[in-house]
This record gives sequence, C-alpha cells and structure tokens, in this order.
Amino acid sequence: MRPDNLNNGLVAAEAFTDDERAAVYRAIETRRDVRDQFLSDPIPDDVLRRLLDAAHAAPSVGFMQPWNFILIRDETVRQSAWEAFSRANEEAEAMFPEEKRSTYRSLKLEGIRKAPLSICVTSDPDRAGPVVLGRTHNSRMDSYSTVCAVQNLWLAARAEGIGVGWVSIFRDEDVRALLGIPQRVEIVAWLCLGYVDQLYGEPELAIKGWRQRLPLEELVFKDGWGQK
Ligand SMILES: Cc1cc2c(cc1C)N(C[C@H](O)[C@H](O)[C@H](O)COP(=O)(O)O)c1[nH]c(=O)[nH]c(=O)c1N2
Repeated sequence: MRPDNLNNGLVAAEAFTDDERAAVYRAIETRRDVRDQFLSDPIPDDVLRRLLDAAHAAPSVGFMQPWNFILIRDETVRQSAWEAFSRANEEAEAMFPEEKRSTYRSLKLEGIRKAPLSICVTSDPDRAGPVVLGRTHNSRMDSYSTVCAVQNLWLAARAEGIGVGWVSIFRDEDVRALLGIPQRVEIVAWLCLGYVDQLYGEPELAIKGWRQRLPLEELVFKDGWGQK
C-alpha cells in the first residue's frame, strides 16, 4: 500500500472507480449551452461557492490565476446587458449571408434576463507581473487559462443541475462601461446561470439546423498537420 500523503507533496493518484468515471463523462457529455430553460430559483450561496471553487481550481499559465468573477444579480444591470446584446445581435445578423439570416433571427442566443445570475469572467494580464512563466512567447496564454476556469465552472454547474449559457454577442466597450472594468483587463465571458429541469440532448444549434457536430476522425491528425 502506498501512503496517501508522501513527504514530498505527492498524493496517491489511482484511476477513478467506474461510477466516478461515469459521472465525469456524463457531466462532459450532457453539458449544454443554455439560453431559455432557466428557472427563476436563486442559486444558494454554498452552491455558488462550489462553482467558483471549481473555476478557481483551473490550470493557469505560471499559476497566475488571472481570473475575476463579477457576480451580477441586479435586474437593471442585466437589462442594460441585454440591451447591449440586442444592439450587437442586430449587427451580427446583418453579417450573415441573406439565406442564413432568418434562421439566425429565430435562434435564442442569450438568457440574460431570464437567468437569475450572470457572471462576467475577466482576465487580468498583470496578475503575476510582466514576465510570467509559460507566457513569455505567447501573450494569449492568460486568456486561455481563464477559459479553463469557465469550463470547470460549466461542468461543475452541470453536476449541480445548474445550466450555464455563454453570451459573447456584445461590444466589449458596452460591458466594460456597464461593469466598470478597467481597459487593461480582458473580458472573457458573460455567463448566464440558473437551475434547469430540462436540457437539449444535443447542441441546440445542431437541433435547430444551424451547424452539425463534425466527425472526430476528420479532426485527428497523426504526426503532422493533415496527416491521416
Ligand atoms: C467562446 C464561446 C462563446 C459562445 C458560446 C460558446 C463558447 C465556447 N456559445 C455556446 C455555443 O453556441 C455552444 O457551446 C455550441 O453551440 C455547442 O453547444 P453545447 O455547448 O454543447 O450545448 C454561445 N451561445 C449563444 O447562444 N450565444 C453566444 O453568444 C455564445 N457564445
């Protein structure tokens, strides 16, 4: 038997049991982007804390932990965010080719007013000083780290019966002004959160005919770009 806690900080890392493994894959496979299924029940503080702890457990370049989480429950702030979304969404619709516009218009692409909680997730490039271990040759690594935090939160939320919807149809400056976010801080995600009692079994965009899941085989190369 290996001791659970070795002197050098290592702990035992056996594979999960079948049930534990099934639960992890179930969270991954049944996680959905939620726009319309939100219930109005508030998310209790202890549950929200677990979601934020999950986000905060994400990997980050040089362990810089560049994220912040702005919790938004205020209805007037959410109304203003929805208005910013609506303006951007009109611009977005016009960018698609004519034949896709009516389908685009029919899609529900946010739940900002329906979900009882929004979380704006930001990334602070200055969190760990100007030179960060692992970010020296690619400055985007801090944003990627913050996206890992979002995904952790999204999966934990699935396990809690809470739906999450990522809204990115905004002009940055609108969200920045609304929440007083400094210019140097990157806005990574506006997330809508709320309990759900139904979820789509497949991505809603696939069900609504916008775009289908690609076959994994097409995306896997062997030993070089494009090599099958
Ligand atoms: C970075 C980023 C940004 C957005 C999204 C996702 C991500 C990762 N998604 C959700 C997206 O449409 C969804 O994830 C895919 O359609 C796949 O569906 P499931 O997430 O599997 O349900 C999303 N959905 C939406 O309705 N409005 C939006 O503005 C966005 N923005």
